[in-house]
Formats: sequence, C-alpha cells, structure tokens
Amino acid sequence: MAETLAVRQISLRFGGVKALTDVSFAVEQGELFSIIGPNGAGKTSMINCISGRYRPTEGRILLDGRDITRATPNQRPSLGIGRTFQNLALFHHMSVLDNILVGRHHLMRNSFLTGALYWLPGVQGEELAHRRRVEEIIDFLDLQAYRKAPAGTLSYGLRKRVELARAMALEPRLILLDEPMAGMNLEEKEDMARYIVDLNEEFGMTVVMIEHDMGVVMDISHRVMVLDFGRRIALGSPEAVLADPHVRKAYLGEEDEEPAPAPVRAVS
Ligand SMILES: Nc1ncnc2c1ncn2[C@@H]1O[C@H](COP(=O)(O)OP(=O)(O)OP(=O)(O)O)[C@@H](O)[C@H]1O
Repeated sequence: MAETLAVRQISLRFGGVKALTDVSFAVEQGELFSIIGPNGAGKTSMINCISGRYRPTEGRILLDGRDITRATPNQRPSLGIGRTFQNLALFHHMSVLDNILVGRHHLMRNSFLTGALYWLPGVQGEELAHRRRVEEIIDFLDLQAYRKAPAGTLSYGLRKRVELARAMALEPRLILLDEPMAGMNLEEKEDMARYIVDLNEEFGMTVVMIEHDMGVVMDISHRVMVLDFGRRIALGSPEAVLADPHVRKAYLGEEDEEPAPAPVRAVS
C-alpha cells in the first residue's frame, strides 16, 4: 500500500533540549497510527513538525512522496493535512456550524470575496455545496442538536467533537489528532473512539493520533510507535508494542529484566 506520510530522520532541538532525535517512520494510506510515550517524550513536537508549526532541525517529511519539510503551517491544509489541538482552539462566540465552516476556508475559491460578490453566478452555488458538506459532517458526528449553539456554551466533550468536525471539514488526506480523548469521561471517550474509527474507515482518512489512554490506543490503532526522550524505541502492532519489555519499562514503569535497550529499535 502507498505511503501517505514518510518521516525521515527527524531531529528537533530547542537550544540545549533535544525534543526529537533521528526519528523515522512511515504511515500507510488508510492507516490509523498512534504515537505514545511518557510526558515530554516528543509526541506533540512530532505532530507539530508534521503540521508545520515547528521546523525540524534535521530530516525530511514527505506527504504522498512530496517533500513538505519547508511548507508553512498555512500551506499544509491545502496540501491535505488537518489537525486538532491538545488544548481546544475553537471560536467560542461562533456557532458550531460557523466553527466547522472555518475548517473549509482553504477549499472556498471565493472565500475572500464571498461577502461582496455573493449575488454573482456561482458564488451561491459554491456556498451551498460547502454548507451541504458541513451538514454531512454534523450528521456524522451527531452534532445536529448543537449546530446553532455558540461553541463556548458546550461541554468539554462536545467541544472536542466540534474541533474534530472542523478538522474533518478540511477533507484532509491525513488528520493529526493531539490527545482527542484528554479530559473526557468514559462515555465520551467511547464515542470519540467510535468516531475516529469511522472517519478512518468510512471517510478513508489516514490518522496519526497522540493519546495517553492506552486502552483506546491499543483497541483502535493499526500500528503504534513509542517515543521516549525524543527517540523511537518501538514500532509495531499494538500487541507487539505492549509485549515489548523496553516499552513496558519506559512507558509503564515496569522493571526491565534485560540489558539496557539500544536507542532505536523496531518490533513488528
Ligand atoms: N516550544 C518549545 N520550547 C522549548 N522546549 C520545548 C518546546 N516544545 C517542546 N519542548 C520540549 O521538548 C520536549 C518534548 O516535549 P513534547 O511536548 O513534544 O512532549 P510530549 O511527549 O508531547 O509530552 P506530553 O505528553 O506531556 O504532552 C520536552 O522536553 C519539552 O519541554
């Protein structure tokens, strides 16, 4: 299967801090790929390199074989990369519907002039097509009851769902989810896990997810990469990663009975 994302020997330094060191991995088209690791392991730094927020000190990032390492964060949505944030980034006073429409901004040919030229032929048609697509996403994420509500009035779990809707509205080929279940109760987590599986299977979106809830990660991921101190220490199926003694030591704090691990290794 084709590689949607290829990360090649990425390193990222902040002054003396090595956030990432020589990390490589690839994500296949249609894959649901998770990145896990202890606090400070470099997970968000990696997502930020892929989304363009951080520019890696070394290495390359390819999307569908095209080098996007130097593309700006503003260019990445047009290239097909959508993301959600660890801390919610919604417009609180805007309705759910309008927040989601913001996600389609880069797809709107007429966006800049839509207001002024609204009555010209084609502009209304385009606007309608965007609204239809947004309504489909609202249905998919069961947000009908909240479409007119200001985003700031919703519960935390619902706001996370609106943020997912906004990222989906971009119709990304690759969607980056930064802790989509953080702060949720069990029921909200189960809902979110189902939506992520469905957007992967039904909408065909390739997913890269950071998540601390190991149960969810192991349940829904096709493959899992483990970072520790900015290095990749394991990569493989959830079962292989869970069974890996170095992962158990680094991530779960279990005693390692074997000699110290090599800095970079893979299991599959
Ligand atoms: N903008 C920044 N400036 C300086 N140091 C940073 C910056 N961003 C991250 N770091 C450092 O890089 C390292 C990796 O941080 P990162 O946030 O990527 O880890 P993480 O695995 O996402 O952690 P968490 O699970 O706590 O969110 C940490 O030592 C962190 O302090």
